Parts: sequence; C-alpha cells; structure tokens
Amino acid sequence: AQPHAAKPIAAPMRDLKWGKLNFLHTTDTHGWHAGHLQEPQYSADWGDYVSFAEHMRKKADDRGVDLLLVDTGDRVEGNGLYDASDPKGQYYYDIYREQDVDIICTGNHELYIASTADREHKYTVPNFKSKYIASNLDYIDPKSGVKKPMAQRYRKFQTKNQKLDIVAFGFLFDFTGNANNTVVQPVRETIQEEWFQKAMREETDVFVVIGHVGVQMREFKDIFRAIREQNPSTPILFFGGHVHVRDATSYDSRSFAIASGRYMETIGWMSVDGELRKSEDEAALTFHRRYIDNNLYGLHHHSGLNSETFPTEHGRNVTAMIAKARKELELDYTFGCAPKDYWMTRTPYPSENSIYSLLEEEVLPAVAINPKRADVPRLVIANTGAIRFDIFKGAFTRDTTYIISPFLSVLSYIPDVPYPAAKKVIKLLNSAGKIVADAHLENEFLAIPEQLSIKESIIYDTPESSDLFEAGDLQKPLGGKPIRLVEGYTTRDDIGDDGDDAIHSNINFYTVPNCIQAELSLPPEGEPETVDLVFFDFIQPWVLIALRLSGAQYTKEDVQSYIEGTFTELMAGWIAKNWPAKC
Ligand SMILES: Nc1ccn([C@@H]2O[C@H](COP(=O)(O)O)[C@@H](O)[C@H]2O)c(=O)n1
Repeated sequence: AQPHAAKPIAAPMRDLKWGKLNFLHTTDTHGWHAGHLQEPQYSADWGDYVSFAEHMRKKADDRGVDLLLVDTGDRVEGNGLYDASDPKGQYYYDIYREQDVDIICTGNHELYIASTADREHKYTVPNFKSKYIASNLDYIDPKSGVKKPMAQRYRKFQTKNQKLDIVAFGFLFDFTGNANNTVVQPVRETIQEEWFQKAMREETDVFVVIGHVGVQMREFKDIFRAIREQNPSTPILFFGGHVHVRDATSYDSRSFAIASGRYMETIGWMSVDGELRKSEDEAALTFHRRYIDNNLYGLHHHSGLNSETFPTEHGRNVTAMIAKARKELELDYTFGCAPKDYWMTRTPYPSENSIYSLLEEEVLPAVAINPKRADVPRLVIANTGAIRFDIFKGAFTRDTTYIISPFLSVLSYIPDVPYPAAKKVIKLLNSAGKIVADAHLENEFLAIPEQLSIKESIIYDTPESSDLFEAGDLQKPLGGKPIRLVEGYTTRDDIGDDGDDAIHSNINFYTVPNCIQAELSLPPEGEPETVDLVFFDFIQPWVLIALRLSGAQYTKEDVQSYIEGTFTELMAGWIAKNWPAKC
C-alpha cells in the first residue's frame, strides 16, 4: 500500500474455492492503481496485487491447477495517477504493465479521446503483445490512414500446468462515442465475420470471453448464443465490466460470467471445477465466484501470509514506482478541506449531503458565469455521469479533482433560447429510454454507469453500520472476538448473496437523475423570454435533440464556448476559494 494510505481493516471473511481453472479479474480500474488512500477496505495498491498474483500463481503450481489473470478495460481516466500528467498516463503505462495479465482488452475510456487511443495502441498493446485481444475494435494509423485490428482478434493458447486448450476473445460493447481514429464493430456484426465463425469452431477445452461489457448486457448474450450453438457442451467463461458493479450470472449450466466492480475496490475471483477436457464425457461443472475487497488483510488471508511475508520484491518495487509518480505529480497538493462527506448515491438527491446538490446549489452558480453575460438568465445542465466519486470529509487534493471529475468537459452554451423550449430540456434528458428512437442516444449514458444495472434505489430497513458481528463458521480475524462491521459491498447477484469475501454492513443506494440543472439569474417573478442554455459539452448531442423535440431547432454551429477551462479546473478553483481551511 502507499505510504499514507489508510491502514487495512479486519472483516469476517469468506474463503476462496480453488478449482482446476482459476482466474483473478480486474476491470474499470480507471487509474486507481494507488488504491483508495482514504478507505481502509480498499487501500491496497497495484504493487500489492502484483505480490498477491505471484503468491496465487505459486499456489496454483503447487496444486497442479491453473490460474489466469484477466483485465477488461477502462484502465484510464478517473484518478490523478493517470490524469494529472501532460500527456496523460506518463507514469501509468509503466506501472500497469508490471502485472502479468494473461488476457486483456479495451474499454470505452481508452477510446473517447484520439490521443488516449493512440497511447493505448502505442504502449499497452505492445506491452501485452499476444495477450491483448481486440475482437471488434480497429485502429486507424494516423500517418497512413490505414485501418487495422487494434490487436489480434482472438487468442488460442494452453494453460501452464494442465495444458488445457483455451480460445479467448476480447470484446467491447457497441460503443459509439469513440474518437475517429478507432472503429468499434457492433458485436452482432462481428460474430458473423468469417474469422469469428472459424475461431468458435476451433477444438478447445474452454472458451474464455472477456469484454468491456456488463454481464447482463445483450452483447454477451449474443456471443454466448453463437458459441453455444456450435459447441453444445464446451465451458464458456465470461469476464465483464463497464457497469461498475459486482455481478455474476450463468447463461446455462456450462457457462459462467462475472463482473468485478470498479476503481480497484474489487479483485474478482472465478474458479471452475470438474472435467474440463474436451475429449471426456460431459460431466457436471461447478463454478465459484468471489469479490475480493482490495484490502491488504484480505489479500494476506487468501494467500495465507502476513505483513512480513506477503510483499514480494517485485510488488514492493511497483508500490515504490507508484509512490514516486504520485510525488512527482504532486497529487497530495491540497486545494482545501471538505467540511463533510458528500455522496453520489448514499444519500438522496436533493439533500444536504448529496454531491449533486452541492454542484447544483453552490458550485455551478459560482463557476458558470460568463462575465459578458453574467446577468443573462441561464439554465446550466450537468449530466450526473460527469461526477465519478464521492467527496470525503478532509483534504481535497489534486488527486481528488480527477477522482471527482476526470473528464476534459467544458461548459458550452446556446445563447438566447426561448424559455418555453429551454425549460423542457431537463425533463426530456431525465426521461427513460432514448429521446429519439433512431438517434442511438440512450439517456442512461448520461448517468453514472452503476445505474445501467441498478434501476431502483436500494434502501435497507435498518442501516447496520453499528452491527457487532459474531461469525458462525466464517473466518474471523482478531482471534475470534466479535467485531464491528465496516460499511461496504453486500452484493446480491444471480448466484446468491455470498459473493463478497468480506462481510460488511449495508450501504443505501439512492438512484439519481440523468441530469441536474441550476437555474441562475432568473427574474424573481414570471418567466424570462429567453435564457442562455449552458451545458457540459459531453451532452451536446442529447441537448440538441431535446431542443428540437421542444420546438426549437438548433445545430452544432449554434453552440459556443461559455467559459474558459475544464469543469475539473473550475471545481478546483471553487474548492480553493470556498473550503480554504487546512485539515
Ligand atoms: N467526457 C465524458 C465521458 C463520459 N462521461 C460519463 O461517463 C459514463 C461512462 O462511464 P464508464 O466508466 O461506464 O465508461 C458516460 O455514460 C457518461 O455518463 C461523461 O460524463 N463525460
């Protein structure tokens, strides 16, 4: 863990079950490779994961079974370790490559900005060579303009110990927001391609499909159906991501799928036991999943080691690389001191502890001001997906600015929009589904990814944060004494409610709207004739359609820059001015 990270915290534990084929899975790490410095249950770093994987590989070797590491993309954007350098990722690419990942693919965040896709192609693809798979993604060479696969379309290999044949694919969901130097082929088209049709007919013991795709999403189900039609009994294992939740399901009795959360909070574990070889008769398989908290105590527990014996030399070196990068990036530079916690989904919106209320009532009114139009009435719309994490009471650092808002979002506007049309926009953006059926603009892309999976608030009758836990036959830390549970994941997936490795007390989840709106400089009485419609540039396509539906025709030529600077910079400035206290 990093030098100033919160000390790990004990929790009652569920063990891992080993099978013949075992996997460790990361997804949507979004640059959090230093771990969560303020949260003890997730404060291990990428160096600790390197040590953990080395110990677990040794265990696999000792048992004569196999362990593979998988990563399903969105490794970038979301933390100062990636975002604070210019160019971005100056330290991250070298840190990330230290983990020996066996199967890796691309997420949408590697593709939003052309320069990010260029760096993915320049660094991560060659760093992982034959392990990087791009089944439905092409890259356009900036010099020649030639389109070619981002990486190989699939991978066939044998496992180390049992020599099991694996055919692996690496997909991205049908993403349409990529920069123009990449091409994402819709999954339904890809599975008709000749290469895929041939690959799924390869003789193999197991198919492994990794993807930046939620395990409940249509794309994975289509791939499953295509492979299963040709291979009635071959095990098919899916590793998903994108939705930022812990989730698992099985599409039939010989398939299994896991998604392993977000932000380095979770290391997913999947194991398969039973007869895996293609030549044998079909016998029942057993699947097992665990969501391992990225908590050093848990990693010690699962590897059977302690603080002395756990860190490997390699792991320590990676931890040191991260610490050096954080120092050089001045990520601990403090803009101000948050007076209390502000939550994305732990409290209702609107409320005094909602980060979105803070934005709507305090930050946007103060920063969304164009000096030349300060007195012009305006509606300022932000998509809730632009905010990526909670604010914790205490130091608000350079790192925090990227954690809260990593995007290069700027404020755009259309001047003098008739108010009757402008006021309808927020309602349309917050309605479910697509605002125009054929525009491929799903409104849910405006909100936080978790809401792709969680459609309704999850409110527990009695928050159990003060519970004392007396474990039955679960592993107890601290010599078996009852302990106070820490708040954290209490996952319920299609398999059951026993997936989390650590037993936590519940956290409520309140759903939030797709967008929020600050109404500024409106007349005290009556309605203005026109307003400036100000919005985060990411949501421009949705805003233009919503305006059209409201009877006001505008095109992208009508959109102008409202104020200099990214929202991240504006927010940092607001913090420095409004929360100046030292902590
Ligand atoms: N410039 C951007 C890019 C993305 N978003 C929001 O993030 C969501 C996607 O996040 P994932 O981690 O799931 O890929 C997207 O739906 C937007 O809500 C943004 O606000 N600005």
